[in-house]
Amino acid sequence: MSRFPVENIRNFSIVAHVDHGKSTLADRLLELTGTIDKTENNKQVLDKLQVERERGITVKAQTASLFYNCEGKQYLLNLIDTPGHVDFSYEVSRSLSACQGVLLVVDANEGIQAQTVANFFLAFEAQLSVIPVINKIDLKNADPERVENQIEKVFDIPSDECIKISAKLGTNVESVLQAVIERIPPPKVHRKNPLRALVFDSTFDQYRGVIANVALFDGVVSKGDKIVSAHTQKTYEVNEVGVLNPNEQPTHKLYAGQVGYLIAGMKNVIEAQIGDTLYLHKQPVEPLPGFKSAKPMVFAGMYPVDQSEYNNLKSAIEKLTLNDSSVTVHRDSSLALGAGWRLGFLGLLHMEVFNQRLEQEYNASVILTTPTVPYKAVLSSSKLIKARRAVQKNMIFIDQNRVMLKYLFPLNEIVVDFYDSLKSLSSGYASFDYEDAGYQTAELVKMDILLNGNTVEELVTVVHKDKAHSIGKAICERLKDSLPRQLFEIAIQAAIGSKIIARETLPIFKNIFQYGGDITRKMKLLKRQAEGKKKLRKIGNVEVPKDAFIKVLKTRSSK
Ligand SMILES: Nc1nc2c(ncn2[C@@H]2O[C@H](COP(=O)(O)OP(=O)(O)OP(=O)(O)O)[C@@H](O)[C@H]2O)c(=O)[nH]1
Repeated sequence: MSRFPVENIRNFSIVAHVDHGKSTLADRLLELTGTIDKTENNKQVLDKLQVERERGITVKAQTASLFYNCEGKQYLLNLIDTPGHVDFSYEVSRSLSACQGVLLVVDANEGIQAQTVANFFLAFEAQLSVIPVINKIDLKNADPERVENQIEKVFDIPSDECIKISAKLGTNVESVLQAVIERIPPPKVHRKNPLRALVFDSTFDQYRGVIANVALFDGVVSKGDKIVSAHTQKTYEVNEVGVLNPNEQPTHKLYAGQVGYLIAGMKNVIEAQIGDTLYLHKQPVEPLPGFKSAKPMVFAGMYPVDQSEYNNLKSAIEKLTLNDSSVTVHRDSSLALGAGWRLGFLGLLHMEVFNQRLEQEYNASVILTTPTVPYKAVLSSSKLIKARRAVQKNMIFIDQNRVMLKYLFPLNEIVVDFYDSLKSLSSGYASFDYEDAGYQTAELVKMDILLNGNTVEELVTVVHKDKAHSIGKAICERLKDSLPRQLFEIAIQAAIGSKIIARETLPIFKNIFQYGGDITRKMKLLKRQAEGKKKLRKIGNVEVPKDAFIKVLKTRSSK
């Protein structure tokens, strides 16, 4: 790694609105620099998680070191691919701390969207160089000139600085690398100073312990060095350092300006804080500023399906939150569900992805309660001020066809169903982003969902008074669709206090043997039923499959 003087290093991120082509551009950059072989199969190479491949979205920022020859010089380009969805913007802001520039990718057909604006400002505030890249110029409806004008108008970046490419076909991608070298400055670091390494991400490996992703701001770190964590003041010996290429490739040393990974025998996830500074044992330094902690927007209870799994689930949650430090965890318990946790997420998609990762990467089986947003309740009989509806704050025309509107919304209205309604109302053209604007007073009620008179703890929610009826009705209808019929009729009700505001009735179950037919089919059905029983939860005498809760939440987001 000593071959790369600081002036030959560029650290940059790819940021964009969801689906504008970041991961596809990353694939092409990896191919062009020979980091991976060029084959038809290179699709989202940096999206390594199963959940990313299944959903086709990036949820985790990934680092890759690329080696690139340009005019006789060898450059080290450290690329960080980041997620586009608003729920994962914490990944983006952390990644930017290790960079001096960004490629701001914009779809040539869709133009500037909400997260394009949000990501631009993240980069702008961090004083990074921004290279606008207009992607998908191969599309039939592509209009790169219109997008160029938008970029100039909204971001004040001269239109001739835009690079027009097709990441899919590889058209003009080489000019992106040229621009990275010409327009992004090398990191401002000092190799002669004592080591200062920022831990900007980390993962837990069952065999090797914590693997920390580090950006070196000063000095050098070598295998065998004794290092100290500024956060815990514990000392460790470095067992391995290396670069991600894109898989781990050990090197003996890492130098200031470089980005890589470090393994130092941290066995406990609490020891490896994202934002921590690592320094050499006898050379203490002023720690780097680290990161603002993420602000959770959506809260849900999480419980093991079987209480005997509590400790395993605890350890799985700890390991996964190491890799996703934006999730907050507090112990909680419920009469019906036993001991568990109250987790805070950045949005509903984030909650779903975290749940899926727990199941896929840690084989955990959990019950999630209805997501809620935080409220501050004043328990008094005084008059409450009328709930505020959305209030328009401002309106900016991006071009003839596009307008950017700013509103003040109750958070609950956006996390639950706003995004889907906006997408369907605008036939997919509108996009949105949000940030916290503090607490407002509102008329809220607690709504219970009852099955044959017994409260379903997982579905207790706080809703706006005016919406209680429609939300209660939707939940009852969906619960009716998701519950299996049983040997007796089931009353599904939504209630505020003792007042029932909606009701559905699930009719009685008819036994499969009444229909006669093929015996192997019956056996299969019985087997499936027996397997399903393992995942049931009993509320009174009613059996509820675990996934019924999730299905109910999904209806709420599509209503
Ligand atoms: N026609 C065309 N399609 C492209 C191009 N680049 C990407 N795509 C397609 O656009 C879709 C989204 O691409 P991704 O690279 O996954 O987008 P992303 O920005 O990484 O998405 P997230 O990580 O989920 O935010 C995929 O179906 C790509 O095949 C391009 O240049 N032309």
